Amino acid sequence: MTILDKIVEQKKTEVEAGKARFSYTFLEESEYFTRQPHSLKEFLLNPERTGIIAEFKRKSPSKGIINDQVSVEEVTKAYNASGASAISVLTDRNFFMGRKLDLTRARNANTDVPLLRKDFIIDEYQIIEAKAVGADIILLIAAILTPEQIKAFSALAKSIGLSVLLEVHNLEELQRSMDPNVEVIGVNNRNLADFTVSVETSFALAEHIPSDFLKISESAISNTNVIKKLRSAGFNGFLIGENFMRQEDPGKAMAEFVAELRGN
Ligand SMILES: O=P(O)(O)OC[C@@H](O)[C@@H](O)c1c[nH]c2ccccc12
Repeated sequence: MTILDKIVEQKKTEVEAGKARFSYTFLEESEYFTRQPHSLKEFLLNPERTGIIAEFKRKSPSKGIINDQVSVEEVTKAYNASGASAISVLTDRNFFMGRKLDLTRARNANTDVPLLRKDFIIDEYQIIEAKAVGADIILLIAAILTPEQIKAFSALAKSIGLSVLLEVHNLEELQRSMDPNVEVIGVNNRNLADFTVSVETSFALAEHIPSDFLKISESAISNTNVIKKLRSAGFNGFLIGENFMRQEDPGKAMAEFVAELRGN
């Protein structure tokens, strides 16, 4: 059993427990349910932003504790001030030490930037929940979903105004998962089954992603030169977690990174 299999098993239990506690009706009564979400595409294309999707991640199965000392409000506000095109907040508790409340806290601290609910979505309930806690974007991971699920989940997300980031790791996943309700495709440089990382994954898949999708490169990005190369290969966005979070002040780390990126 890979770590990804374990996460999905645990998610099934979590989703059933969630459904038993909070009905769809209850979720739809959330104050966030009526807000108009921000569009990921729009923010990625805004030249005043950096293309960076900065992530708030305390812990991961591959790295253990990365940083559990910082405040989600302070870090996400600093990410936003440095020109993040979106902010990713891990909401998985068991493997990433996140909470849905972290997303809501980030929402209340930042009204003007899209927020990605970073979790393992396997059920429509989690999409409704994402909107109810204040998210603008959901992640759909091709490795754990069938093409039928991707179709249904992206249509549901679109119908409630949420953007979708569709994550793929290889050509087979890409080719079976592309869907017209998806605007943005992320290539994960980390193999979620065995944790190996290589930015080459992004360069290799870039040419296979049709030009009507925006492209994001995700994971293991730790210097500004890589971003320049990814931009040349046609990438519009860059999902960065650990490189900022492992610093004592992740917001400052992003500010310095962006200064270097703009200076170069
Ligand atoms: O911390 P990194 O190497 O910069 O990676 C960030 C992000 O891409 C990574 O956290 C991630 C990508 N896809 C995921 C799916 C689930 C959980 C986490 C992830």
